[in-house]
Amino acid sequence: MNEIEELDVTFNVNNIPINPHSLFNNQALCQYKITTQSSSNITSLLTLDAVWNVNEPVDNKNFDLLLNSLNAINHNSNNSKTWTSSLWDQIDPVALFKKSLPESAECCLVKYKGLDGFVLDKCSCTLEIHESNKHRPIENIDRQQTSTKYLNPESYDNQSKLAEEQRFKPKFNRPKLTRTTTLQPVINSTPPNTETDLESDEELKQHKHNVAKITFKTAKEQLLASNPGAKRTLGASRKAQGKFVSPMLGVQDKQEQQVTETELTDERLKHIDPKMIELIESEIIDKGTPIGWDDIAGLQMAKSVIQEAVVWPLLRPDIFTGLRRPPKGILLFGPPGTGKTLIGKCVAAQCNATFFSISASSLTSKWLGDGEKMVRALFAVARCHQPAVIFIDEIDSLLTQRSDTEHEATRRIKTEFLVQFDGAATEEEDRLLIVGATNRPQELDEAARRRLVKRLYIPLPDADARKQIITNLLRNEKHEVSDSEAEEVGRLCAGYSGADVRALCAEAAMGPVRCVPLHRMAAIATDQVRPVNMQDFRNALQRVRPSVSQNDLGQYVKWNETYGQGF
Ligand SMILES: Nc1ncnc2c1ncn2[C@@H]1O[C@H](COP(=O)(O)OP(=O)(O)OP(=O)(O)O)[C@@H](O)[C@H]1O
Repeated sequence: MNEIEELDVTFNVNNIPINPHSLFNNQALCQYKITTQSSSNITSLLTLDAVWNVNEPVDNKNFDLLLNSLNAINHNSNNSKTWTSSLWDQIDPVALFKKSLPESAECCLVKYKGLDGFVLDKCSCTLEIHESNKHRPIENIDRQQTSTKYLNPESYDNQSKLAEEQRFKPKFNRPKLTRTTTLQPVINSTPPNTETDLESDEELKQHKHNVAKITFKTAKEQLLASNPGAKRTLGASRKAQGKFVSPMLGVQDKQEQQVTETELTDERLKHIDPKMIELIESEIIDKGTPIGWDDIAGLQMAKSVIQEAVVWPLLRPDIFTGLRRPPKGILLFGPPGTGKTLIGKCVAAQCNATFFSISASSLTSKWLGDGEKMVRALFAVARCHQPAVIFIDEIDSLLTQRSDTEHEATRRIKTEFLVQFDGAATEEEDRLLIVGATNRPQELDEAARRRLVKRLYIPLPDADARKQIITNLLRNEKHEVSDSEAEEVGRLCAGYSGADVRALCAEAAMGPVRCVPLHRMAAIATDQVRPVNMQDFRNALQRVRPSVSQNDLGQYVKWNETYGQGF
């Protein structure tokens, strides 16, 4: 439905037909109709806006209509909620009504709870309405005797006109329009007075042309008007594999743009959708703070295996050739929150590699349909950023055991992944490592198991590791927890994962804040908050419980004995 049709709808409120057109004066309505027919939504809104400014406040003729309509509408509050589109918003009669009233009437609107209860004969404001009209029903009020100052545009004095002109701010750099003594509509050419005047084709055409000329600007014209130094073409130099080139880019941005474009013109990315490349660069490449081995508490054996099997070969590919060639992929399995992602990040940081982190479930849900393209793009971009580590969290959901009930799209992603996996690091100089992490190793497809040659069990941290996590986390906090107390906390939280220990420390750190009386919270200086102490940890131990059950642990141990890398 176009806008004008939408406006032509008449509401039946309490059996009284109400057409929103009745809220305009004739001139405004006529002009509005033409613009909605002749130009874009934006143009018509701009014109409407200008028309409103010019015709404000509403003139005598439609004041009756307005009040009657409003009273009817407001007796039926359900219907008054039907203004939905932006055009409806513009002609919301409540807004129009408020515009038409002098400010002094506001208090009555408040007193009678908005327009619902508002009727002129109850109004106790000092409205400039003639006394004799005040107690007459609305229908009978002689409008000639109501406040001409507010209701009759003819009677505007010069000061009001000036104030009006101040308010009238053309949008989109429209030419400043000169106002004559009587309030003229926004368009320069003399607008026809009535709808019938416009029926002559010639006039209608001319009028449409004028409206369009004044209110419409193309995006390019708009851009050049607001930024004369801007690039004069919109994305004309864009290449097939190139990103969108913003015409607003400054010199520095342009240099960065060139660098990225060079990357994107890489042969290996020739058949990859540029949108996917951008998505990978922005969402999947992890640019967080680099992780060192010391940031990972415990897990000594896992760390040394990874160092030998992965880090050194990535650093010295010349030595690790032939039989010493590193595995293409490793699997980290174990209970949740034990540092598998940390290890992946650490490997990338140690090898100065780019870290790509993606969750397999997002491949099969977020990008379902595009999942296989995404996998292809991921490996292609990773090849361009070598050395690279592709970390795939929840790899079990991508490489599950095949079944008849498997979704077709999931099967295709899985196949593409295995194809890419086999193709990865086939060249001597390729330095690409796939790190898969899972909490459910038993659900892995055997094809995947075979490819992830090194399968490392990442267990729950032992007491020493827990103490180290606590000490590391307290390093940046104001605390008075001694070394022996940290050791005691480490012992007390047996069965906690690394993530649980972190949650415990976060809970303990809230202790000092909870001691601050509520009324002081807003103003208290940071150094007046007391340090974290052992009591805070004792309290926290009551609240934070371990998240991994002993039953689950048994499964990991069993799987590790069967398929894990013994160390
Ligand atoms: N060994 C550890 N050393 C230091 N911090 C750890 C360790 N294990 C876990 N953490 C803490 O727990 C948080 C979560 O760890 P991480 O995300 O690496 O676990 P995950 O094994 O990948 O978990 P999930 O299986 O749920 O993805 C880390 O940010 C870190 O603060």
